[in-house]
Amino acid sequence: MIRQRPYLIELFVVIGLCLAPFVLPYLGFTPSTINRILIWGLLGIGFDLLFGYTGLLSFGQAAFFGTGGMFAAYMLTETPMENTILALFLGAAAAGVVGYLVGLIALRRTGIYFAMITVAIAEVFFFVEFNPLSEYTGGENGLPGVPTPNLSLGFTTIEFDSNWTMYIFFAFWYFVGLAIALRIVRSPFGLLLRAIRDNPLRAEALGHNIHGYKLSVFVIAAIYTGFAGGLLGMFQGFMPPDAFMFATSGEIVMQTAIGGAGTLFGPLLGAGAWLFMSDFFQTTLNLGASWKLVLGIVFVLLVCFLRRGLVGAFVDLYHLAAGEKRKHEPVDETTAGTGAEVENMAAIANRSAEMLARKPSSENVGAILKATGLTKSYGGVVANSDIDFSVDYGEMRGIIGPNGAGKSTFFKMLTCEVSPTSGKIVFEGRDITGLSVTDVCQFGLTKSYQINQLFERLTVRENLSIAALGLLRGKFKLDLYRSLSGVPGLDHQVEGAAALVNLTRRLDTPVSELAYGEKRRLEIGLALATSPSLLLLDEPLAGMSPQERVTTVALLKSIAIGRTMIIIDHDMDALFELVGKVTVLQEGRVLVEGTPEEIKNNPKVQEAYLGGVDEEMA
Ligand SMILES: Nc1ncnc2c1ncn2[C@@H]1O[C@H](COP(=O)(O)OP(=O)(O)OP(=O)(O)O)[C@@H](O)[C@H]1O
Repeated sequence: MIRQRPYLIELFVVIGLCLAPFVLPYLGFTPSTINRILIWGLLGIGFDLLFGYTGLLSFGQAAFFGTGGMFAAYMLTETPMENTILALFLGAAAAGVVGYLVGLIALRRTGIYFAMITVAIAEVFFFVEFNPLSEYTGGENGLPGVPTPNLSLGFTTIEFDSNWTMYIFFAFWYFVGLAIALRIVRSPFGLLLRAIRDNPLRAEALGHNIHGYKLSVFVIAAIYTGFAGGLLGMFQGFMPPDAFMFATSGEIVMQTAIGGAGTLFGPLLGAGAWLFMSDFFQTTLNLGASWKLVLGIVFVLLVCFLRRGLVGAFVDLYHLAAGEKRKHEPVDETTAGTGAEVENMAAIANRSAEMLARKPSSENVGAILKATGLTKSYGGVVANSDIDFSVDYGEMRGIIGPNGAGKSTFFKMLTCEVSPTSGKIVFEGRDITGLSVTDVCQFGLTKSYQINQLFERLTVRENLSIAALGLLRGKFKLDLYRSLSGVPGLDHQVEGAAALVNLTRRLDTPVSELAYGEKRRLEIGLALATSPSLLLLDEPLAGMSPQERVTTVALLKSIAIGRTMIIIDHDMDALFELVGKVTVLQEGRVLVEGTPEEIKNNPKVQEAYLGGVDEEMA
């Protein structure tokens, strides 16, 4: 179970916010700068959820900052509404609606294309604010006369009309925003955001609707940004049109980079550094127009030398001061594969296999998977041609063939990673041809990859949790407020999968610190944690040392009990030891099928494929 000290961070933040007005002025921060830092810090929390946690770099946050700010300002200046808090929420909601619509378009693409679309859309908003909607937004003059924040208690109204009273108002909302964001990042939803950041394709293949999660976090970020826009209008007494400008979007990216992405606090620290330096260069050093040049140079230096931002630097300093070294749990690879270890492992795995199995169905007889006429062409290259293939419940099937025979493409079609050019795939009586890899995983068909597809920045436990959450929560769930430890059955599933692949001792180790053999086992563990009815293993022994192969073959044998599996591997000895039946592919077609003995002795097979390994097979 992932254990956290509840509310410790929140407590430190409250203390920090209470002390800030007494400490920061002595460091040269004006009250106005401190309030601006809080507004940017709040905006930055949403942006960090989007960029730092989900890996979606948006250069279009200005659209939501302006929308939220203008909407709240309009309500307060052009309508009878006097309730500033209600106006803030309405502005945030308007930004959320706009965020949803923009997200629908922008999230159709990834990477640099996503970033470019957000820039373009923000520019459209800028134009719309200045021209067609200038009657409502004030055009280049903005909206003047925005009241300072107030809180109506019925019998009296509290006015936050001075710098320090406004600080109380802003600090309260910053804290609320941070507390909500902390809950989000600790939730299953939050873990899936990090899964998408690290390896979106694997997250999708583990049964998660990653588009739904990306769209949700895009809207959440827009809501935070819109709320912060509303605060800006109240703080300045007018809503400036430059909230919509590209510079706003650029600054939040830079502030987050300076402070440290994926930390939630980074944008606040980044905003502090950025605004303090702006003030310092302009007013104290009187640099005139060249202040931006100096600020730019400082930004480049900070980003180059503090690659994890200010928060990362503070964490490193803390570890240095505490004299701590990272704990590397020694891995005794030499003992892996010894008889006793393998026996012990098999016993644990047998028990865990029972724990992880999907409910046995009364119809678990006959074919679990049937492919007919399966063909895949890439332009002129025919990777698979007219394959008829059937696997029964409880069967352990091997697939062999020389390099380029079409084995991996065949697996990709079965798991619906690629659509067949023609043919049909029926899994457990359901036609799955052309469905998504996510749906197929949800139905109980998944695979482990030839090249590891792990979530490298996360721990083994988090990796297995991502896989198990697809089974336990379905494709999509907006459980922003639930803690990971509150997901029924998660620990059971994760610990069961870890035991199956002998990684129990490594549950809290980051994947980046695992040995290669352990990563291969985790790759299989991810597939197992989804409790598949049919498990495909694409070269599970690839790249392993002889000793690791012995351990992994023993693992695969124990995993196979009560499961249906199809394995591709080039290690004939290991494969023939594991499976009951072998299908041989050649040039994208099925050449022959039979027991390992029949395949070994088949002259066509020997002639066509195994000439080079005859001796090995003899
Ligand atoms: N995305 C693609 N675009 C074009 N050709 C492809 C693509 N994927 C596979 N191929 C071609 O299809 C054929 C079968 O490739 P595939 O990777 O399925 O073979 P394989 O049996 O798994 O090989 P290996 O044992 O080396 O992994 C090869 O000629 C390959 O070049």
